Amino acid sequence: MIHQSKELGLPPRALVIANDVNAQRCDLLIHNAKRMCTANLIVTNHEAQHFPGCFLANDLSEICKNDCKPQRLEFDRVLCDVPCSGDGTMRKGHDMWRKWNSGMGNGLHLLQVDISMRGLALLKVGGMMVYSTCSMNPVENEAVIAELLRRSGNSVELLDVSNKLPELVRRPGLSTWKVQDKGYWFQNHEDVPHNRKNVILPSMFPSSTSTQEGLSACNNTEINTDNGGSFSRNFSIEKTSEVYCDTGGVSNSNSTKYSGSTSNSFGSKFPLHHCMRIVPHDQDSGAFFIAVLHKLSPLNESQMAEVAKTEQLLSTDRAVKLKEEPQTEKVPHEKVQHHKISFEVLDDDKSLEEQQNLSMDNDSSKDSKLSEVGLGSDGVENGEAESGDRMKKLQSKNSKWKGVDPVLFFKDLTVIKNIVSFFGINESFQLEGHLVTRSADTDNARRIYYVSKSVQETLRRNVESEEQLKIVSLGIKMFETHRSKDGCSCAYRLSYESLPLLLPYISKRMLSSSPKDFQRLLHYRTINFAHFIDARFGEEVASLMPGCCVVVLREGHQNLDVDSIAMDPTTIAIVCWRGKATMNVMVSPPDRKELLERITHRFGLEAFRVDEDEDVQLRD
Ligand SMILES: C[S@@+](CC[C@H](N)C(=O)[O-])C[C@H]1O[C@@H](n2cnc3c(N)ncnc32)[C@H](O)[C@@H]1O
Repeated sequence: MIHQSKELGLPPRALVIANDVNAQRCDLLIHNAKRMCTANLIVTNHEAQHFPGCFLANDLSEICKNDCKPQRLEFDRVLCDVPCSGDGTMRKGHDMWRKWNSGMGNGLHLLQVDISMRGLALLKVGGMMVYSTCSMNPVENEAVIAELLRRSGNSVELLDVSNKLPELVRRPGLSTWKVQDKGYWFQNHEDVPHNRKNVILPSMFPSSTSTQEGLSACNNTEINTDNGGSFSRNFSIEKTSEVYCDTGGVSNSNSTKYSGSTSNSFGSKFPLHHCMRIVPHDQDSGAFFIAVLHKLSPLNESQMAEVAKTEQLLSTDRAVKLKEEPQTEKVPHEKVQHHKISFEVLDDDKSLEEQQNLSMDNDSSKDSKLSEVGLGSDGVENGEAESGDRMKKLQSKNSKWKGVDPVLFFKDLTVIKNIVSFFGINESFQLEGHLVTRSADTDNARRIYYVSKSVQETLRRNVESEEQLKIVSLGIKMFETHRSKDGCSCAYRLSYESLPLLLPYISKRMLSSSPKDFQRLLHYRTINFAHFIDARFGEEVASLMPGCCVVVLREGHQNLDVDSIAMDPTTIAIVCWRGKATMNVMVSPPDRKELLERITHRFGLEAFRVDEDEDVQLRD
């Protein structure tokens, strides 16, 4: 969405921060996000309920006030796609039938509330937050929304979005439900036996007070323990396989609107019918729950303090009890802290180079090409303006976060100018201040990433706020070292994933090939100049200075007018290395495979046989 709304020719201004506590899930996200070619994404690895506010330190806040910088990072939109029991996925995940039990949802309810409260706290006034799960369980859905509304008072409203996405068949949220624990159904929190009261929380019920108030009250309640801590005779409980709840009717924007909440003694007072329930049998999908919240005013301090108090009240007792309950997607904190984020593991190009036996330069200049993010040459970010302690901290090569390399601005102007002139990068595409690397690269800055202005500003803020954000990935990988023995004058090559962004701004080292030669390049990876079908192309390649180049394929391929390539959305381009006698493709195997299928189909070419490999022959 942010890329669609950008001004023509410029990277979009907005920023997305994507967060997951599970490091492997972060890896997957980073891998998938590569396809988006966005310089506007930061991936972080935090417990969302404690997501840092990136508050500016006191000494800086004054300067930043004058600079009109807000005191903390705030978001226009927040999406809390929270961990849930996942019972809505049971059509595709058959294992769910075996694993599911009611403890899963109960065990996640408070975490879901905490994550969402944090989301609301980080949301700008006027902003919107979506809460979603792939579960059908009201304890994980409507009960969470009701608790958010309860805790945030009049600061937050639940929006009626029934006129949005008219094609999406949905049902209204529930207003009544019961809660199950160990095979028993409860209508009210008062009915829950004393020894389960801190596990089955007041906020799980439709008619309840908040968890915090409810627990304070129940702490004063004397419970008859003659029955060994089991249920009192007065509790109205049922042991049954039936669940009573108001399931609502199917609705879409064309059908009759839901008429409002069911008002009975144990129904919710909130307009929970504004929530959306997507059920599998309406449109052959999984089950989902979605609610949209609108922040009307800042959460006040007591609302925020309530979150902390609740946590405290529940901590010990609940921690013990929840150990008995299975929870999905729960990742032990220590494990997360020590997992080395393997964003480089997914770097297929590396194996490609090894596979093609192309020489890589291991050595590097030991000059300090790098400076910490935030130590810019201007204004308050100038290193000289920093206090001694702060400087030491900022200059430390070690990140404050275990297993995550710090993000460093790449500021070697000589190298940047060399890259710009080698590829003829238009000056309207500003590299200075937008290039970063990680400390693992410090010796030779093997990889350089490009970040948008919005990411750049967030990085500076992160340093100013003492690295509160644990950043595992950001921006697009744009340049990589590739010094070969071929005598290339530029130490860096382009990265394939940067082409969608960079191509319109490159004016040198571009060649246009015929569809057949492009297909052969992708298939064989390495081709001797003399073996291109189009002899003109072979000569062009041979006459190019050794080093990285871009080969483009487009309709009417002979026309290599740089401006038209830049603006032609159908242009396909790959990064290659012009070696001594061969042209080598610098695209990872999966991307090559995908491109090969695409162009073979699009240009009506004859497909290669799977086992066809003339590699040796083509290399001579
Ligand atoms: C429903 S999934 C989100 C999926 C995600 N939207 C996607 O498209 O990949 C919930 C995610 O929450 C993560 N998670 C669990 N507990 C968390 C916590 N306390 N803070 C942040 N993320 C958490 C899980 O690792 C899981 O990836």
